[in-house]
Amino acid sequence: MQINALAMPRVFNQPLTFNLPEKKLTVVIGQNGAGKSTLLNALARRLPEAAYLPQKNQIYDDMRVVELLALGQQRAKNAPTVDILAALAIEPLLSQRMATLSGGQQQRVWLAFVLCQQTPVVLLDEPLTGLDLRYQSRLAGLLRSLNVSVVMVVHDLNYAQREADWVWVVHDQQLMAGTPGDMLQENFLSEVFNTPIKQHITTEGIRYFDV
Ligand SMILES: Nc1ncnc2c1ncn2[C@@H]1O[C@H](COP(=O)(O)OP(=O)(O)OP(=O)(O)O)[C@@H](O)[C@H]1O
Repeated sequence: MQINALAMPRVFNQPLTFNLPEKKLTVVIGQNGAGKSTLLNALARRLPEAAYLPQKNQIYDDMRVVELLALGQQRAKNAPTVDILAALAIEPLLSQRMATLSGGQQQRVWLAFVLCQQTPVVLLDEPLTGLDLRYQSRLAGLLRSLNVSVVMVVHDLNYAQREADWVWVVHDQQLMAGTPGDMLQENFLSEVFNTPIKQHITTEGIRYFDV
């Protein structure tokens, strides 16, 4: 999907024109303050067909989980083909109020709220926040099974390497795009994050980054 002339003067010195890959998992990386949230927010405003999970969500402390999810489901046109609530283990939380949940439980509910809207585009700003490793991994599987276009901001380069189909790097007032193999290179990443980043390969051939 082509995005034309997206203006974000606070961060990018000129409007951006770029492709948002369809039915792929695009991971956005970049330094703190580079402009990743600004980009996702601008995309959310440009694309009415997108569901958007901001980095900081509004607080609905008094609302029960079941009520919040009903709000999200109002937007869905069809019955879900994937059991989102089961994947995120929401059932035991349904009758609880948001204020009584842990940070990771709240994040799982917010993810369910966004995904149950069944939109063709999903924009997730730091969705891994608070999720333990099991749910981080489950989330990637769930997003794939939904077969939608996903743009997600993450800080974990190893997650990006494992899960991304396509990578956007926000750096120096520019948006750069490429395959994980092209973008997740130690020299380039060291420049982007302004710190030495090393890539290692285990004897099993698994590649991982550390600083
Ligand atoms: N509401 C705001 N008003 C003014 N400036 C803002 C506002 N929100 C963000 N900024 C500035 O815009 C720039 C980009 O911020 P943004 O939140 O998009 O960065 P980010 O890449 O998502 O960072 P992080 O990794 O820390 O979440 C930063 O310099 C930030 O200070």
